[in-house]
Amino acid sequence: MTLAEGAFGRLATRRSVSERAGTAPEKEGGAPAASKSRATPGVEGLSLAFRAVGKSFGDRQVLKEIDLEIPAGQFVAIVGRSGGGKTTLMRLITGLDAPTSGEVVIDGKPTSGLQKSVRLLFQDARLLPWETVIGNVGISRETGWREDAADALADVGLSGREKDWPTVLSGGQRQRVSLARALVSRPGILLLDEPFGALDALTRAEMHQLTERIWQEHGFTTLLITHDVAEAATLADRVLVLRDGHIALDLEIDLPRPRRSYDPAVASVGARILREV
Ligand SMILES: Nc1ncnc2c1ncn2[C@@H]1O[C@H](COP(=O)(O)OP(=O)(O)OP(=O)(O)O)[C@@H](O)[C@H]1O
Repeated sequence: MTLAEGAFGRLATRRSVSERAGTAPEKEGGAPAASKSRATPGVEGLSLAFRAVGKSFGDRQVLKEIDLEIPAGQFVAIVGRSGGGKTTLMRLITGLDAPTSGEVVIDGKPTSGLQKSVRLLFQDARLLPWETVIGNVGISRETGWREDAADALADVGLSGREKDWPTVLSGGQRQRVSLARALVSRPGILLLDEPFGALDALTRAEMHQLTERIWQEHGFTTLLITHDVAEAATLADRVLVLRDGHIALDLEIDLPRPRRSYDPAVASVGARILREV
């Protein structure tokens, strides 16, 4: 089903990868992204910047003076060792935590407090067991929620499952519901904190394809935390390696899509990332 045919089409804008928004800074491994060419206010990806952002917990400095510019619509993977500060970085973007120093800037504006334009998905789909699938997706209960939720479920391939309870869904289906719940709020920035970590290899590959399609169609800026360098190389425009509180590698991946993790060029990028983790 194409987006134009799809029920979710009225919420989304369609675009090809080559039309992707923003002008990326010249970095190792690739040319700047194509210039911006988008329409439909309210569903645009938003640019994101870190300006000398530091974060400490007590005397432990987890993030140190991070400077980062992410153009609207870019798909960025964040890789790093456990405890390296990846989730902390995402929590600063959502506004769940505040930086100790510096500022997080979304769409050109310094942020403070919870950011409505940002949605965060976790490894655990975090569905409410007392709500049906459609109730979980339309949890905001804003006007027109039922139609929006049904549209979003169609977009993630779960039409017909509206009245099911979360307990009867597989892990991959629960993640699809979680993604649909994020879509109804029309995020400008989507944060994915190891969402595929608990899935089997086949379901994981399906979720990669779904995530890539949804990102291409909706155009939100996407940040994916992963421990899997092949996943990063397959999905991202750009990979950041977070090490000792700094960005140790900022690598653009200028390979055609769709990619396969076993393609030699993709595998070679994965190996390059692994050397820096
Ligand atoms: N609220 C908190 N209070 C105190 N320390 C914290 C808090 N949140 C995170 N930390 C510490 O900050 C460090 C970075 O944690 P974070 O969860 O960001 O790492 P991570 O890279 O996401 O790790 P993982 O890959 O294992 O999920 C860890 O040492 C963690 O214990």
